[in-house]
Amino acid sequence: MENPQPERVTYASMAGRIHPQLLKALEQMQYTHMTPVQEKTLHLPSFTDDCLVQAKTGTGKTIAFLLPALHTLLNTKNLKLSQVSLLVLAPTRELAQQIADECDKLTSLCKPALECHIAVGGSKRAFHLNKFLKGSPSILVATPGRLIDYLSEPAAKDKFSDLRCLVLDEADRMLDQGFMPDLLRILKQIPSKSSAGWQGMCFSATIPPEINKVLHFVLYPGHHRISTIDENETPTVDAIPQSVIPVKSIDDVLPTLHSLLACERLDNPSLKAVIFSSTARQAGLLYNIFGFTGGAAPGKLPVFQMHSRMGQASRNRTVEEFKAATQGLLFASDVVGRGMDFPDIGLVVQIGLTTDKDQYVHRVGRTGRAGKTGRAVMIMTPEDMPFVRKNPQFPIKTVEFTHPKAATIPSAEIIQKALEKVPLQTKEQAYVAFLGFTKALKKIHGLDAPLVVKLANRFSESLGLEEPPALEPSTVGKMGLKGVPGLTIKRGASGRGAGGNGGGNRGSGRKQPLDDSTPSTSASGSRGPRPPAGEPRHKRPKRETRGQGSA
Ligand SMILES: Nc1ncnc2c1ncn2[C@@H]1O[C@H](COP(=O)(O)OP(=O)(O)OP(=O)(O)O)[C@@H](O)[C@H]1O
Repeated sequence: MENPQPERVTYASMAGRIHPQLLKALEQMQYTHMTPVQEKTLHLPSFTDDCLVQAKTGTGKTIAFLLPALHTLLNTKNLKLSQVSLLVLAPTRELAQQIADECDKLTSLCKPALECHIAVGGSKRAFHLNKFLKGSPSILVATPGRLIDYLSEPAAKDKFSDLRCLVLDEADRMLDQGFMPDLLRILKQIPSKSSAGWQGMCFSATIPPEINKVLHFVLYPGHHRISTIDENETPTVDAIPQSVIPVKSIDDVLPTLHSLLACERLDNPSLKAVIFSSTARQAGLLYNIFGFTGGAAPGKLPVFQMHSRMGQASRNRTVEEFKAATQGLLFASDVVGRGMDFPDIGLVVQIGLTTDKDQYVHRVGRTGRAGKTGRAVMIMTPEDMPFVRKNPQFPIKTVEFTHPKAATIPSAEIIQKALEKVPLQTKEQAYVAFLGFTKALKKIHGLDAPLVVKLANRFSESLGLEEPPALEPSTVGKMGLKGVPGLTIKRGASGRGAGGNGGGNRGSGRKQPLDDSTPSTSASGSRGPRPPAGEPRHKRPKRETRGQGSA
């Protein structure tokens, strides 16, 4: 952590209170001073107390839960090394791996060695399970799905009989409606808290009040509550200036993003930035586009993508490469929105609707970590802007994008040329994802279904598509958009129109009439929304045979 405050407590001063092997490892890691959250957690009456801990992003919460838990393990007489004593749950595979890596560093000098195992989806199940069963997994870091899978094996379940401590990292996420059913299944399989008395620790940068109702599943009543954030303080890191660039419409998003990145790059030749999109498909699309612009030309930057549509091996590789990179652009979905610690991110950009304020806090928190500085920028269409108005707690400045060199960079042209090279299917998939995502958020953002379709169709136009990609009737049904005007529906029992090639053949669809029983229009008569009079029609991009954009 840069510039440790002189008044911060040193780890050296904890000699005799923290196990010497851990203190030695901290020294090797060059962690000389405690961060505030580490100091508060390590000064609880006992290292084995239950606690709910909130501290801003990038302030060292991982060490704050690992240290007391590992100290307890090392001080346990007759610790059964072959049993899981410490179980850490995290919402994503990459975060689980990162926690395990940090744990390995902390225990690197421990004798006897403490093994930290990992159980995450997408990895070789048989290999890891076998290693887990045969090894001494005193520590297990897991994502819920794979852990449930392990627990269905009696031999694996037996390994939890001596559980001492359960940590929920990103606790509010682990206790939300998405993960709660999984967590309850896990809690049914491991020894009960009331009989085994294991310690519970919950950590996050955001602790919404809703989680109070479910904390009793992992924490005793009367648990300690720690927060390093004052009640009236903004939950984001002070050293991260936040701004929003409003754009007139979705057509302006990509050129503005290009301009922003290119100008940033001029000011900072080793720019390292994360660009968050609302969907995995959109993250993939941006990666393609910016691959074809040469990073953010002028000047080349390596581009990376990270989202759930990638295989686990590529995801792992990307994390490793982007952690090591000194510069580059990572186009990402929320798989790296929480917890991920990529060193030296100087800029976080968010485009598209943001689902909630906590997601915003975590995304912004990918920069300005460990005492460093960074900047967070949103590019927002008028439909996205209510987020800023509804969340005055964030110091978000509305700014017009200006830069002395901006006029010299033909961003609109560069983006248009890049778009022509992006595979048609990539754009079509991004359209479908955009439609589904916007539909899912329509209530929160006060949009009605026709407006959702209109926005998605504007998105399609902004990608240079002549008409909105044709959708399977079942997809439209699932999205609850049946009968909404402006959609193009695929015809025929096969779900494909004449000549359907999986790429959404332009002639295969028909615009869905208000009354879906109206006979279909002729293929040649179907067209998406037309640009307003006087505006040029977007050209249909050529189908590109190249694969993914260069990285
Ligand atoms: N005492 C310390 N001294 C110096 N660096 C530290 C210290 N503790 C942690 N760090 C570093 O600070 C960075 C952020 O730590 P960590 O990932 O644990 O943050 P976090 O609070 O969990 O963030 P998030 O809320 O995003 O999950 C890491 O690079 C870590 O190595």
